[in-house]
Amino acid sequence: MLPTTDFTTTQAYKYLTDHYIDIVSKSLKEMFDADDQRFNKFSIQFEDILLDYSKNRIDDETIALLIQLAKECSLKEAIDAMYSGEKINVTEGRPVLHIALRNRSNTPIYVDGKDVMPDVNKVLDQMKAFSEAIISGEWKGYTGKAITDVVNIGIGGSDLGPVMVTEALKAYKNHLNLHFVSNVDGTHIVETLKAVDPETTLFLVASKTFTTQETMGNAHSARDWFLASGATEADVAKHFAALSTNAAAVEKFGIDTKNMFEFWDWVGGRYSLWSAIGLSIALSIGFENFADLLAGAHATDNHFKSAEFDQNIPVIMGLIGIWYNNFFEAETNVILPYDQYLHRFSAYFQQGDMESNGKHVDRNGKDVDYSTGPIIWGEPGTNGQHAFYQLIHQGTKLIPADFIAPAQSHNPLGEHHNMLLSNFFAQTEALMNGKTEEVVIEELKAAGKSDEEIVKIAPFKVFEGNRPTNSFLIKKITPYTLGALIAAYEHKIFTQGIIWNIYSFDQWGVELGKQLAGKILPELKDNAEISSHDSSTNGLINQYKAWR
Ligand SMILES: O=P(O)(O)OC[C@H]1O[C@](O)(CO)[C@@H](O)[C@@H]1O
Repeated sequence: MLPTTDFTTTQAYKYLTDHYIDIVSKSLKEMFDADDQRFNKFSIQFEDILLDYSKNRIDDETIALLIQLAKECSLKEAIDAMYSGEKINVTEGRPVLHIALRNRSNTPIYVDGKDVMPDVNKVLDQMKAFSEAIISGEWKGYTGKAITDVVNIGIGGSDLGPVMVTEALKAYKNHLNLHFVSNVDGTHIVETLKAVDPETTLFLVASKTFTTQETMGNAHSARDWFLASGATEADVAKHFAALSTNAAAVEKFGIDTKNMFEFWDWVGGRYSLWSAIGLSIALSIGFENFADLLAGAHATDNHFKSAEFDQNIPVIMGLIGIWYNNFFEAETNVILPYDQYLHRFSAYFQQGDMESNGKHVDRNGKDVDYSTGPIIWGEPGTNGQHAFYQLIHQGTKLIPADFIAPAQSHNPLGEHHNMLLSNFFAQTEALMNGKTEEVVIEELKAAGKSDEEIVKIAPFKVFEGNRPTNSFLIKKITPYTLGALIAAYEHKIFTQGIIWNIYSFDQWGVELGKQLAGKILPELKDNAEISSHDSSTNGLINQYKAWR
């Protein structure tokens, strides 16, 4: 059972409310000037990941009170409940066990009295054998040629994780060309099919439920295209595999269940890259690297479960996020990877975080009267610097930012990596310190500006600073460190969901739109005028029919 404490009724919350008044008037610069141990105190190194959280608007008392808050909200008990296979996804009646998918130590994890590890390992063995046969060329297509291209057809968690990881680990990629089709817009599948050859293409139909409209639509179009090339129904088995929990639907679609890679309803869609949904990752970088990704995540799982809260990266990330979300009333959290390979990292955690914690009903079934999950966004630096950093530096909103960078580049080209990292370091420093009016005036004087010009221009060049950042410095982005980093963000989401007293592992909020689309689709079949909706929806549908 998960706790159901309203965190706003805890002692810690009351203390934090008072403490906020004290902290809000302090500047980060002052706090650094007053304490030369700040970096040592507020940073955690876990294996090859360093989290520096010292550039946050916190002091010792803040951290102590946030940890008290976590304790009063029974975070430890909640972690234990997840790890022991309790059905903590209450509204769907399921355990939450992505940790079992990467449980490389193989300790038993029980669901309804049955250890899930033998089944997890069986599917991993199947993925290993299959990926090795495809990569080596031993597996042949219907005309006897080896596979050259893999098209993953999936959406949401059945797409974003594999896309993000295969991009992040491109440096480990083999000869196979990977393609991802997610959007139901015909353009996505049509443009992808233009680039591949039916004789040498493997389609992975990735869908937990195997009922998702977009994925099924794209999978049917891919199969039609494949059959139109001269292949027969019997050839489908050599070119289509399914990654799913729904064997009956896979069979109905016409995919041989021998080519089905199973996972289980205790794997949430947005936590599924570690499951059979990761087959495209294993194909792209080889099974051993996929296993390293799992091992990195497993290391973080152990860290999250056993490290004291003040040394626990996901717990600290979660608590700092709550500090800004619920006391500073920050609405968003930007994720800024200084690594081109991580260019889909923020997009991945948009689903991970917002589908998990975008909830307004608490675990007692009551509306909350506090803010829950933040808006997650971001782009790789330094591109973001030339796009939206203006608002982060000088806008009116407080935007807590996560900076992520590797110390070692996979492409050490001249001065590029130093240039990249100089921006990483400079931005967090600039956001923290800002630039005072005095300094601006000095600079303008030195540049030979007149007093009149200085008065006119100076206010626009001042930076308030005091803008908080976390910095993740990672030795190198490898399968192992990437796995560890992703798992840290996953457990941050868990930590926050527990404290906000919401269910993080369902996603009822995506259902209404799906339901209404199902009602509207038949109305689009002919040109009859529609009057069954509100005037706006009717007007749009009727204009669509007039123009199409
Ligand atoms: O894997 P499936 O069942 O096709 O679902 C895809 C995605 O759809 C959702 O259920 C809702 O958008 C996500 O949680 C999930 O990742």
